[in-house]
Amino acid sequence: MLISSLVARSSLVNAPLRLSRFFTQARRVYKEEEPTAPPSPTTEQPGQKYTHFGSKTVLKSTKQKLVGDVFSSVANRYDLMNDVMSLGIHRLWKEHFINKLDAGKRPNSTTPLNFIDVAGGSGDIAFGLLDHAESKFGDNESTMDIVDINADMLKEGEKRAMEQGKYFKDPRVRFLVSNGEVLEEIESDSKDIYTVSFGIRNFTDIQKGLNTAYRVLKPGGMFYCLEFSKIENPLMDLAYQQWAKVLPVMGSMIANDYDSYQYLVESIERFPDQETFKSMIEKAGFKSAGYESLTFGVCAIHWGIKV
Ligand SMILES: COc1cc(O)cc(C/C=C(\C)CC/C=C(\C)CC/C=C(\C)CC/C=C(\C)CC/C=C(\C)CCC=C(C)C)c1O
Ligand SMILES: C[S@@+](CC[C@H](N)C(=O)[O-])C[C@H]1O[C@@H](n2cnc3c(N)ncnc32)[C@H](O)[C@@H]1O
Repeated sequence: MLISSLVARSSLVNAPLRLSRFFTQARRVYKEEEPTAPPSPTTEQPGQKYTHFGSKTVLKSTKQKLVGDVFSSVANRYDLMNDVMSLGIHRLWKEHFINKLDAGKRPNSTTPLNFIDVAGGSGDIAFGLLDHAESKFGDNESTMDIVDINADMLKEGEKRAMEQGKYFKDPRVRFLVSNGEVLEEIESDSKDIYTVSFGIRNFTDIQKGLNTAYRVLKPGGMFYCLEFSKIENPLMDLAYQQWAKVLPVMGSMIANDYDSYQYLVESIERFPDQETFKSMIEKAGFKSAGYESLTFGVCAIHWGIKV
């Protein structure tokens, strides 16, 4: 009922143009199915020339630019679109992620923590982690590196810090434009907590990103990832698939950007399932890897420890 009424409502606005564009786009995407299936994150070999960009096969060397264009395009409507697409549920996922990690310098400790939030863009997770550390443990000393490959997304994060009057030009908080697959500015064995939220799915080489996460963490450091995953229940998956069809139409109507949200849906489809991603985390060297599925598996929290 909810989804059909949503679709009905969406067709009330500029119906002829919008919907014909929707079906044209749908045909275009499927018509342009690539001749050969792009490698999956677990089958990709070093030196492989091609990779996937959503459901398309592209030269590996072009994916970073294509992803960069997507996030430069969505940056200024990022928060609004997240609330619309998930009906606000993304906030619950992030709150649960932060509470489950429960990180912060404990009152009886003299050593602040070093956090890094990779693909941190809007600052959602980074600011939430610092707020949690302060409100629960009175920790106002731990440091945070917010790293993102896209300067436009980081600008949204800095804008939020300035507007909220917290963490802007704060010596504890750095905003760094850097590639999460390399993190060349980040010393090895230097971070206590590495988080990545709805970001690693967009990396050109996910395994390389996991290996880099392992490198920058101290022994005993925690890897925590919030990412879309696989819905286990077939009925729920069916309902999700209907909902997912509406997302690019929302992107077109609200952000005038159909393609970026078509990429979002396709990139979710392409991302490994819970067990496969857990095995990739273990392949990077992490121990005690595990996961928790959220909202029937729409997304999942994965973790691992560097011992
Ligand atoms: C280009 O890449 C992106 C662009 C962007 O602007 C944002 C992101 C990151 C995206 C998010 C943080 C949230 C995106 C939201 C979705 C993909 C939709 C998630 C879907 C749901 C929460 C509902 C799923 C529906 C079902 C499982 C069917 C069962 C019904 C329910 C669970 C009841 C609730 C129903 C609804 C909420 C419809 C980005 O990467
Ligand atoms: C959907 S946003 C997630 C933002 C934030 N973490 C959140 O949870 O809302 C995905 C982010 O990943 C960033 N990203 C994509 N590829 C990246 C890479 N290779 N290195 C660092 N950031 C990357 C994008 O620029 C974008 O800001």
